[in-house]
Amino acid sequence: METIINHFSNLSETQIAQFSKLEDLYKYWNAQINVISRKDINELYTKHVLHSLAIAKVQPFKPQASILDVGTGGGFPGIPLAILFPETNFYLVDSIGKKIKVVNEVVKELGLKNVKAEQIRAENVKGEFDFIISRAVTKMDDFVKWVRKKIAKKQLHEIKNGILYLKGGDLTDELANFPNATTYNLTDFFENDFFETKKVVHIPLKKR
Ligand SMILES: C[S@@+](CC[C@H](N)C(=O)[O-])C[C@H]1O[C@@H](n2cnc3c(N)ncnc32)[C@H](O)[C@@H]1O
Repeated sequence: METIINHFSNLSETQIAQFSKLEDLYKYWNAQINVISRKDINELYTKHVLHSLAIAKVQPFKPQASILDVGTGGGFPGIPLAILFPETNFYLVDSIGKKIKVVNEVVKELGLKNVKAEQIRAENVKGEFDFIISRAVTKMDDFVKWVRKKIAKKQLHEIKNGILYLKGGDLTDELANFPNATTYNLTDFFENDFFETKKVVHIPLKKR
């Protein structure tokens, strides 16, 4: 929890309380429905919460923006970002209903009013979003096919509307078809060894 406060100044008391509650909530729910690898649960704040918040270091979201988290699982990266940006609208989707149940329970316990979570496949999501965020769901070629028609035309942010994807390792092959992709190394933001190979990939997409 300390690590979150150190990297994100100006958190309100409500936000600090919400971030602090995550550990107990995920320990409780993960014992019933597996949404986080059991070996990672003790490092929730680094490996899941701070990792999710790396997206905010690349692009802080505007209050009126709408963000789609595809394959959110237990709520990553969507829930930590929804706490950080309480006036931005987040739509968290996953194809597995019991994962969405965990997300809805956590959202209810935290009192988050800016999150809607639903069991639906990414390909079937309707609507338009400023950014599509994700972590550990599928290869970029497939991901882009799922989401490319869901990008809002109006530009609210400094970087162009599109995908912000948390990826690890060597991305040369995976991003070969996306010459306009920008990768941001997470070691530029966070000093922990865990982030050594981790990146945020931004792919701008235009509505067609
Ligand atoms: C490895 S988990 C990652 C979960 C979460 N993003 C995280 O990083 O903790 C991948 C998730 O993507 C979901 N998923 C896979 N294909 C999907 C699709 N077509 N539409 C929606 N969700 C999908 C799976 O159900 C699973 O929960």
